[in-house]
Amino acid sequence: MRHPLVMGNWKLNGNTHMVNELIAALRAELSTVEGCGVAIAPPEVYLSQAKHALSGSRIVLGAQNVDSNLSGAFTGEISADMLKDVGAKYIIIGHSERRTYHKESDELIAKKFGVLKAAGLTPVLCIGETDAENEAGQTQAVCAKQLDAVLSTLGAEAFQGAVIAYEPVWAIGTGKSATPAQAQAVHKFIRDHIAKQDAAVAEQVIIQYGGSVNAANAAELFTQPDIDGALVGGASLKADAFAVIVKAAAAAKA
Ligand SMILES: O=C(CO)COP(=O)(O)O
Repeated sequence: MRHPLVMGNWKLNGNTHMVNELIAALRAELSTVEGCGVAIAPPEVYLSQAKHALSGSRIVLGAQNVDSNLSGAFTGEISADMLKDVGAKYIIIGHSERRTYHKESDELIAKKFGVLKAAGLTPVLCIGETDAENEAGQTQAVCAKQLDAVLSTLGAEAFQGAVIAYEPVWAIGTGKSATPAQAQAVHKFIRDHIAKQDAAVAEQVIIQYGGSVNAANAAELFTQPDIDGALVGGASLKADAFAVIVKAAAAAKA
C-alpha cells in the first residue's frame, strides 16, 4: 500500500524570517494530519535553519538539487553527503527548470540519482514533456526516455523507495494544471513502464503530480489511482494552501 507524499518545492524564494514564519505556520496547520507524508525543500542555504525549525514535527526536510560529484574542486556545488549531514531526505533532481536553465542531461540526472541512492537519500525524479512535445503527441516517448536514463544505468530496483514527479512543463507555474484524467493516463504509463522490468517496484513507487497544483484542484487530482500526492511550487509558499493540499491527499488516500 502506497502512502501519498506532498512536497513543497520553494524554488528560489525565501529569507531567514520567511523560513521561520512559514514553517511555524505549517506546523500549526498540519499537526493533526495523518496518512500523508509531508516534505519541504527550501533553498540550500536555509536547510540547517529549516531543520532546526522542523525539529519534533512530522514534516521532512528535502532539497532542490544535488551535485553528481561527492567532493573536491567543484565550486558552488553541494554533495549528497552534505545534504544528508544537514538532515535532508527527499532530494529533487531533474526539475525542468534545471534541465532548461542549467542544461542538465538525462545522463547527468541518472548519475545524481545513483549518488543519492548510494548516500541513502531519496531521489524525487522530475520528468515531463514540454508544450510542443505534448502537442506533437510525444508525452509518453519523452517520459519513457527520461525514465530509461535511470533504468538502463541503475536498473528498476533503483526505484525501490524512490519518488517520481510527473511535471508537464506546460503546467509549471502557468495556472494550467493537467486534468486529473490527463495526469492519471501518464502516471499509469510511467508505472507500467517500470512494471515491464519489475512489477513489485512499480507498484510501490510514489508518483507525484506537479504543475499548478493548488488548494482548489488538488482533491480531484488525488482521486486518481496512480496519483500519489503532489510536488507543489507556488502554493507551497502559503501555509494555508499547502495544508489544504496535504489534507486533500490524506483524505483521498485514506
Ligand atoms: O515546478 C513545480 C514543482 O516542482 C510546480 O510549480 P507550480 O506549482 O508553481 O506550478
